Amino acid sequence: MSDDEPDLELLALLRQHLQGKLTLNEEPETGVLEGAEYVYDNSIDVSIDMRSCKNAAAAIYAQMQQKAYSPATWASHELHPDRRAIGDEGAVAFIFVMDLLNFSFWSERSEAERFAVEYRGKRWTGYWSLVAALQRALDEGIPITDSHFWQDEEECTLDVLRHVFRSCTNEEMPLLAERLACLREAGQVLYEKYQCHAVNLVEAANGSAAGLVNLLARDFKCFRDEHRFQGRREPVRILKRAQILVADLWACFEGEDYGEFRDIDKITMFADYRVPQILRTLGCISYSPPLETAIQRKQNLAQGGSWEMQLRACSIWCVELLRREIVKKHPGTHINAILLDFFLYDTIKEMEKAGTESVPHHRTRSIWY
Ligand SMILES: Nc1nc2c(c(CN[C@H]3C=C[C@H](O)[C@@H]3O)cn2[C@@H]2O[C@H](COP(=O)(O)O)[C@@H](O)[C@H]2O)c(=O)[nH]1
Repeated sequence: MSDDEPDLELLALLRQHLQGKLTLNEEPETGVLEGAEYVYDNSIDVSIDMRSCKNAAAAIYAQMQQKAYSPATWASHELHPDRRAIGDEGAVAFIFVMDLLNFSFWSERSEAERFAVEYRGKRWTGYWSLVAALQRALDEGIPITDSHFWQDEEECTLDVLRHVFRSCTNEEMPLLAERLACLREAGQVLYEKYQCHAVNLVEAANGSAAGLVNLLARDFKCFRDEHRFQGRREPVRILKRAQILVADLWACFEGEDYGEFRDIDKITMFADYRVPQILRTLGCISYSPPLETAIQRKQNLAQGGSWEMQLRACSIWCVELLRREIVKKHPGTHINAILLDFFLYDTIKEMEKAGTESVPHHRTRSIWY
């Protein structure tokens, strides 16, 4: 084509753009909500009760207002890193390794015998055992947030990791070998693509939360929490740890600096084993009799199986419906799926502490949550 001939293809693209049919710099989407709705529409073992959701939304909103729930609530937890103390890069590195390993703390043992970490004079279990062990390692001069360390097969051995996550009971931290594999893989990817530092990964997302979730899922197998569901051609994306990593950055930095994301509201609830439990407790979701029985009997649900996928995806969709109900009643609220999720998680943990849990959480041993 000579210089003075018009580029018809480009003209067609520009015309589409001017007609609003084409946005040239497509904003990224994670596809999580779309997949969650698809699973919900095809679920027979998990259902959502709209009346309970409306009632729960009102009660949750009132309590979140009363507790002044905000991103700042995150830093108020005594074990979470304070970016003013360890610096912005240090906080990003801490959150990256924390959410790289943020999975599967539940135990079959009694409260007294379950895996627990002693730190700052307290006994920490569940998610908090992870955070406590990471803080303790840093206090002991173990560079647990440094990707060079994760790759060093002499220094970072399974025995060293066993020491980092040592328990004050006889039960070892679950999936220790899998956690080491996650560290090795993440160290390798950060070395190959992000000059060994997680801050470069965050900056590569150019301020997009969905973009950062997609980078994590694309570059790190151990963040690629997506699974087949029935006959659907493309896998259903849950991306729980990728999304909670973005949410923890946003909360820790209170929406600024490394926590500034223009599309943070695209992040959904994090499909773990705790929020489905509180949603079931509130009557927002309910199970088919066989699934209800399996959960009540604390039977293991197969990872990636239909029951587990329905549970995780319908919980995501249920929290989205709660969020829409709250936004409808209170336009302009700052409440998004992240703050709703944090509140729901903290609520079920308060119930656990008070011994008032009325239904068990489901049991799936998995590196995804
Ligand atoms: N959906 C959702 N899942 C969450 C969290 C958190 C902690 N987030 C902190 C940050 C802000 C909040 O205010 C929390 O203080 C951990 N988990 C997941 O739960 C499981 C651990 O359970 P348990 O063994 O009982 O501690 C495990 O899969 C873990 O990945 C959350 O917030 N949302």
